[in-house]
Amino acid sequence: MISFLYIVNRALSSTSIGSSPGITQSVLTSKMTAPGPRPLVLCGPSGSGKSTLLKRLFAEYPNTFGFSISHTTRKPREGEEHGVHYYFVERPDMEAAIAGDEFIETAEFTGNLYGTSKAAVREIQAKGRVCILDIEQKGVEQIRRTDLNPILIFNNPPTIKELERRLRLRGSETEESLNKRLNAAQVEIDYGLTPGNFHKIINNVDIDVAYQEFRDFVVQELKKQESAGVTIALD
Ligand SMILES: Nc1ncnc2c1ncn2[C@@H]1O[C@H](COP(=O)(O)OP(=O)(O)OP(=O)(O)O)[C@@H](O)[C@H]1O
Repeated sequence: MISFLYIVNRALSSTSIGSSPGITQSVLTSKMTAPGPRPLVLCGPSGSGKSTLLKRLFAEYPNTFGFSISHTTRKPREGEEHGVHYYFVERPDMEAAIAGDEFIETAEFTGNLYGTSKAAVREIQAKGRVCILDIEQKGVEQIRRTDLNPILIFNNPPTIKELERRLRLRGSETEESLNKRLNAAQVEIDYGLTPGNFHKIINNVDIDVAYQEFRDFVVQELKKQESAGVTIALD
């Protein structure tokens, strides 16, 4: 059954106009059971260490995971390819798809829309890979309402002070963007620690301990799915 749905889903995706999954075939694809491994959501305040955990996970399991390709209405930059770096789409098409509930999360930056579509996640699942989603609270709330059945993990920093220290050390922020991130952090933590919102909370104090807990939980979840008949490349 899984392989039948896989083939049908792939066939539908490949008929999408402009090879942009979800934009034209959403009504059909969104009603299907998602094939392949469950997506993995890692959520947590900026600076809590999500990218650090993911980088280690990819290094240890280079063939197991994948990132979905985002959609954007901005024009491609030199060297950027449609379907590789982004799905480059026209604004009216993307707005219609958003209205049609095809996106898990969207954001607008400097006059352009960006977003993660449900179909883009299914593309990764169809390859037998675990789709990683590094998304914010709004995206988590939205994905919970889909049939994508994600594994939800919250990366919890020890304190806001420690977040500030990590972000300052990273050196990536202006004073303004730093304050914005820190101001948002407490609400995100409250949401993350609310029982029932996540399957697993990683208390990210020491990075080595946190990574081990994260990796062990993920591997255990993937093995459960394998036992249930889902094919996952765990290497
Ligand atoms: N447990 C930890 N202890 C100390 N420093 C850490 C820890 N985890 C991550 N860091 C450092 O903190 C900084 C922020 O980590 P990282 O970039 O992984 O956070 P993030 O959650 O992905 O942030 P953003 O959402 O802004 O991308 C990095 O410089 C990283 O090396």
